[in-house]
Amino acid sequence: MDKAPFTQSVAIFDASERLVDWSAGFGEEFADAASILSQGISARDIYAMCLLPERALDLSWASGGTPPPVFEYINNRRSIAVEQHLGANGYVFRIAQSTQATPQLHPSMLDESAELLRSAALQISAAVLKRREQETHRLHELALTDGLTGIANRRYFDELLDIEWQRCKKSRLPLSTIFIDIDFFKRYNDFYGHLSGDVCLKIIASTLRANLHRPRDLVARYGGEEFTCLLPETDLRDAAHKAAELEKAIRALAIPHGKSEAASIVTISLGVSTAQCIMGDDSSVLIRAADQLLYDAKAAGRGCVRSALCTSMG
Ligand SMILES: Nc1nc2c(ncn2[C@@H]2O[C@H](COP(=O)(O)OP(=O)(O)OP(=O)(O)O)[C@@H](O)[C@H]2O)c(=O)[nH]1
Repeated sequence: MDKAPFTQSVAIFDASERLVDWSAGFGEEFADAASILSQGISARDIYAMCLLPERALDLSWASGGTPPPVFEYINNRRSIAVEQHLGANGYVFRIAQSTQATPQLHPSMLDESAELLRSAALQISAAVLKRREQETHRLHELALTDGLTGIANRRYFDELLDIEWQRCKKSRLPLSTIFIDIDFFKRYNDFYGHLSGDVCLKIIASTLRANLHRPRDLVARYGGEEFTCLLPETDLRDAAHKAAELEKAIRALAIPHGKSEAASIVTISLGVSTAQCIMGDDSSVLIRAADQLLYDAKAAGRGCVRSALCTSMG
């Protein structure tokens, strides 16, 4: 909801402490709770969102009691003194004082306890900030990791492909990709069960990863039973060589596959494509070329590698 500019920070709650309306200033002060500020939200939910550090300062009313007429709270950015008025139609909260960075404590507080609280608040603020950073980092990692195999997911691959594409365009060094697909995997699932299929996917993912040694190489799960490798600064000859190594490494696992027409063990088919001297900005041409080569490998009997330079990069 867009809020009219209003210099005072004011919020109005109805008699059951549900938010009715608020000024833009109030929204700014409660920026930590910006995502939940909406009509009908309870005052307690707003406190819960903003007042993490204050709990330690024994503002016990936040978890059940009624706020005193004037109260102070410190979040990780500001110290805010709030006045509360109970009117005929509900509560009005007015932010009486707000300061950035250094928390201001209630004037009636003794100097020593004020100092103690101030340092406690700052410490808690730092801990809260750190926890938030860790959480953001964790969420970021989660968003880029495949849940089953623990390797990078398609999103990560796509992001990195664009970055490496631009790098190799500048450096005029080659960029290669390998598309990998497990042969007759549907039959594997049907015969051994989906859970065994999952285990097989995990083993193959970790084997592929273990066989890529350069720091900028990446292996990702592109979808279902399809994997991709990104090999920056690698020419066609080296990429095809690496693909052959990967094919051998999977064969060496000797995972039985009683229903494959390619072999009695699990095998993979691979398509390798290399962009030699990148011109345009469309990195998807590399993917399409590798994908086509993968199908060529399937058509040639599976359990083999097909490779070629990626030619259309205008
Ligand atoms: N167990 C398991 N199976 C999956 C997962 N994701 C995709 N699959 C299965 O992978 C199989 C892929 O089958 P198809 O695309 O028909 O290919 P295929 O049987 O490997 O045959 P070819 O690729 O032609 O050799 C499907 O049965 C999917 O259900 C997964 O996370 N776990």
